[in-house]
Amino acid sequence: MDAEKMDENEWKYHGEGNKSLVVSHSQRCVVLRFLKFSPNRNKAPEEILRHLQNIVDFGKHVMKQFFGEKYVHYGEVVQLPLDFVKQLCLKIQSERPESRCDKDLDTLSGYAMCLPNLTRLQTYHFVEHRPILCVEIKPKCGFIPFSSHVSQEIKHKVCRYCMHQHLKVANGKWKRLSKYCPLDLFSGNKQRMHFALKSLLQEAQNNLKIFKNGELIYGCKDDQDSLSDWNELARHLKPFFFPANGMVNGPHCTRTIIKELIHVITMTLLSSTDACRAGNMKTVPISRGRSYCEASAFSKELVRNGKNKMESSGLPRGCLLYKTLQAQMLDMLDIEGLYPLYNRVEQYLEEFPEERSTSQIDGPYNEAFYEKLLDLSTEDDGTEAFAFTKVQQYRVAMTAKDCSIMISLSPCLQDECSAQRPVVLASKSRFTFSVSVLDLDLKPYESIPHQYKLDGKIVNYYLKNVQAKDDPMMSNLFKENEDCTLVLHKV
Ligand SMILES: O=P(O)(O)O[C@@H]1[C@@H](OP(=O)(O)O)[C@H](OP(=O)(O)O)[C@H](O)[C@H](OP(=O)(O)O)[C@H]1OP(=O)(O)O
Ligand SMILES: Nc1ncnc2c1ncn2[C@@H]1O[C@H](COP(=O)(O)OP(=O)(O)OP(=O)(O)O)[C@@H](O)[C@H]1O
Repeated sequence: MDAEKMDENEWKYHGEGNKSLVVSHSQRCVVLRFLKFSPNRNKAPEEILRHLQNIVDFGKHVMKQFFGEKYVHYGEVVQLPLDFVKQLCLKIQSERPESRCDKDLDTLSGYAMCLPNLTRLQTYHFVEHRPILCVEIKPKCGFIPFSSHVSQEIKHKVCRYCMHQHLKVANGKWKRLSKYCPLDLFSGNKQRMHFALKSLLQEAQNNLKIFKNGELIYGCKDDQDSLSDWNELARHLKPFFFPANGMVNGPHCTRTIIKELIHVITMTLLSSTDACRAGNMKTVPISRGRSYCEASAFSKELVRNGKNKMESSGLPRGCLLYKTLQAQMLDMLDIEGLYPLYNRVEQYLEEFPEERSTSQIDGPYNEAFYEKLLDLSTEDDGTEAFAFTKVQQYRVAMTAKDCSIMISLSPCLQDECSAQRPVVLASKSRFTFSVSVLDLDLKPYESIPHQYKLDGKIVNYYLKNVQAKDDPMMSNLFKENEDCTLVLHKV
């Protein structure tokens, strides 16, 4: 990128989360990702540079090992003219959702990350001008804690996402409860995955977005403003799935197209397109936790239909969902088991502040940092070393619980498909595809006390306001399923 020739008119607003804002280039397949801060909380440029470099290093040396080379795009840090950043900030301000404007884009440091635009990225970087469809999913935590430190039985039955939904609706973050349950998506069972994806399409919240040729066509623009008209979505998707245009319009057509989309997403999510280092190591123990969540609408429906056997096919070892789940499961102790260890680290650092840098809490996130993550012992020997390792593993797990998966699909003809390019088939069309993972910023050490408090809030709210009102017959029916285990392949 030529910093001298930066022109804000070539960039447009693309999207943002809680911590960063992304703009995309109108011609080239790249994005710039800027940090955001609360007003008057701007940091020194050197600090921002270090923070961004840490993000890149963490992707390059740590997450790439967990997910595999092809799935992770860590990008690079770029320095931009301050004038360009200021003009860009003014240009995009009106497009930002109101709910995200509590934080401002960093216009003072001039640093940002430059990444491939994953909504337009073509498989194997071919410069092509064919249409491209992209589905972004933020799957959240896909397992139920199995740790013996968990103090409330409900946490062994209902997943955090499903419990958190109730608190979010009560707080006004979302208007309606979602029927999506991450355990269904991570089950590897096609029927359950279909249900999970359909639920995401019904209530996207911040867990699903769909882009066509790089433009958002479905999902949340803002908490108040979500694009969720299935007929409109089907209209966008029709040329991708029924290129010959042989179908009539109407609700039947919409349903058929949505089904095709769900099928294709499921197949790409189950595909294994990359190997990774961590895949050959014993990173995750076979879980003793459940493979389903009692609150999932799918589970409830099964029980209602008199079926009490929950299918859990397990995920193929090489697929991105499997790898995401493995990284998430580095949280072996649950926040309840981790919090006392965090306090041990805190006490130690108070006594020996100089140890903060040797412990790599604030980086560098290099090969040595990765190696230390591989110690999976859960036996606490009372040492600081044990506490440090578990704290760092927890931070990595939290990162994997909050990352997003991006699936890009490009239509191809039968004779175009080669052995190197993965292909997914729909009824009347075929696509080359790529799967990537994004938002792999290591969660801050300082957020651990917040996690601990939030966990308590989520569980207490659920126990008081939801479970107490639940049909007791339902929980009796579930008891028959209780010894169901999460089946993971041994690595
Ligand atoms: O705690 P959660 O599960 O609500 O996750 C937060 C996300 O909320 P969600 O539930 O996905 O709507 C939250 O997403 P939103 O801002 O709500 O879109 C952030 O991703 C937040 O991460 P960070 O503090 O910006 O690094 C996330 O915080 P972390 O817990 O990952 O730190
Ligand atoms: N490389 C990329 N290519 C295309 N789009 C991207 C890319 N990186 C981010 N985005 C888009 O920008 C949005 C915000 O980015 P990101 O999730 O990294 O923000 P964040 O503030 O770190 O998120 P969070 O709220 O989880 O902390 C994403 O949801 C995605 O739609």
